[in-house]
Amino acid sequence: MMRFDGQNPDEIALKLAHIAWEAGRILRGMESAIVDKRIKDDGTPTTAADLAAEHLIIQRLDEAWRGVPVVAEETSSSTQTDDYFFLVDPLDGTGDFIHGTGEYSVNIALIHGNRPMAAVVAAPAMGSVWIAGDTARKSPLPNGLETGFDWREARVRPAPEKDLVALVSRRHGDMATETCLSVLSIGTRRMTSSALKFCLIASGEADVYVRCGPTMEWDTAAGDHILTCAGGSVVGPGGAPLTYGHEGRGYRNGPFAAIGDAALATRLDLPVSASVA
Ligand SMILES: Nc1ncnc2c1ncn2[C@@H]1O[C@H](COP(=O)(O)O)[C@@H](OP(=O)(O)O)[C@H]1O
Ligand SMILES: [Mg+2]
Repeated sequence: MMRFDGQNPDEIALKLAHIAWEAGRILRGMESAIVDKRIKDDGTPTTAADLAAEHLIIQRLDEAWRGVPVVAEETSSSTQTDDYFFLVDPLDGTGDFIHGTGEYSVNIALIHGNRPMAAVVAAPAMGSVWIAGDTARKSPLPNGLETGFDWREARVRPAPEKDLVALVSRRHGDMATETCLSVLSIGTRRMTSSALKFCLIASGEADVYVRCGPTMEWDTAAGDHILTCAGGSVVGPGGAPLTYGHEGRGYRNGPFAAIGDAALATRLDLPVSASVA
């Protein structure tokens, strides 16, 4: 099995950015041609664009790191994890892709053990990309790879005393999330789809994202790593970081909070989920 010992996580993340850029080009090209939407067993939609982007990403990952398992949204049931494996969401925010808001992302994370070590989140229609290996960086998405990226460090901001900026899912809200948020002095609620929520906190544009409803590991792993490297954290009930590779529970996450400022963690009280406790 291909190993990553000795490889620089920031260089792995850069390679992931190139792959996400290519997947993004496919998705942009298919934005106006969604003909075959299908609703999956969990009630979320999928399209030919999800499949086309996933196919490309799996191919590119295999060319770069042959033999490393890839757990991807559309084909996760056919893969077994290993010490190293990739978590891939080729199109996170499919609902927004279909509705044309542009708030969708390509998420790829390399997991070692049970935590991410390199990751990319690209938002093709918004023209931005975030990566993290040891450090978190953001760049505009270039028109062509030869133009190059323009990486700047991404850093969280200290939480203001009041008027926090909270990011909430545009399509998947629930009462438990609202209860959790109600103890914080939220000034602005901003509806945002996909893993962009982690990235906006990583860039100091928001403070908190609480999610008690269902999500999958490929929805969170890349954003988790980017936010963590930018100085923030993603924690479950009890304050421990999320862990990845839980094949036995179908790669489902429990409730979590993504925060820029660690001081917010003590004010949050997430419910414990029976299915992932
Ligand atoms: N009932 C459910 N079961 C599992 N995951 C769900 C779900 N409802 C929503 N999600 C997850 O929430 C993601 C969208 O998050 P958001 O609402 O923050 O944009 C979806 O990503 P996909 O669009 O990649 O399927 C999906 O993985
Ligand atoms: Mg997703």
